[in-house]
Amino acid sequence: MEVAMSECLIELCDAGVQVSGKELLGGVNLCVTQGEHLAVIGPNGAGKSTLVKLLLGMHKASAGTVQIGGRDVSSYPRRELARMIGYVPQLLAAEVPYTVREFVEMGRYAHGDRDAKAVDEAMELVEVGEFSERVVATLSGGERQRVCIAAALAQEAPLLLLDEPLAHLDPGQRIEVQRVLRGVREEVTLIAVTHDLGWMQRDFEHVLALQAGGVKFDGSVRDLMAGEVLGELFGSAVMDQLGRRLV
Ligand SMILES: Nc1ncnc2c1ncn2[C@@H]1O[C@H](COP(=O)(O)OP(=O)(O)OP(=O)(O)O)[C@@H](O)[C@H]1O
Repeated sequence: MEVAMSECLIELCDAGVQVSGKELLGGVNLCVTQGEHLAVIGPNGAGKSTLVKLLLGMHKASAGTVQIGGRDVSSYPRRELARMIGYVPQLLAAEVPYTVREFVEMGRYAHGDRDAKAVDEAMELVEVGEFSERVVATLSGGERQRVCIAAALAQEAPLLLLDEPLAHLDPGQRIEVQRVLRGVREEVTLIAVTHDLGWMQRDFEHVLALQAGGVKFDGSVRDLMAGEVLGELFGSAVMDQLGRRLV
């Protein structure tokens, strides 16, 4: 799917989500261009995962529009959407009964092939080759997370959507996953929900901050750091800590 640089690959106009009469997200406007790296931040319960589900078509917009590649998300057949979006959940369920290689091969499902080259490259990049024949259920949380990222990379989707991909990783693995994500192809658009503000600062150019189901900030990391939004979202101590680390 080719999208000109100036256009939005993802565009939300006044989008909202209601579940059982409760508004989880409302009035969200957003434009993410191809190749952009967007961090979605906000306090617990702000609506970040709800936004991810909206982009994945798991939630229907109850208001406004959600477009990917100029088309409404709800108009995509499931397989076509799967070809476009590589999704990495917070933590892959422990009971997956497949081997690592089989699971990464499933990343090719939407393409209808098992392209060994794409699978091997993804496994190599995330360094899961050493346990390729192990059953996923026997892996640690961090190892499973890397396998999930490998499957999303094998998918060769133009959009990677990650919901707190570092949440269950030890400090060394976090650095490793950050390195891998930094190395994804230039044209890949990356959207990551994260509570790791250091990572946001280092590796993202665009930030969407949500609060209580609405947009609190949409702009560059530089502008976010220059303003008061982080303090308002998380408390001034967070700002102080980040400030100290930045200097
Ligand atoms: N299916 C649902 N029915 C009712 N309320 C829901 C549903 N899903 C989420 N919520 C509520 O919507 C709000 C936003 O949830 P969401 O999971 O999007 O938050 P989040 O920003 O991802 O939070 P966290 O940082 O804790 O993961 C929360 O108050 C949550 O309890």
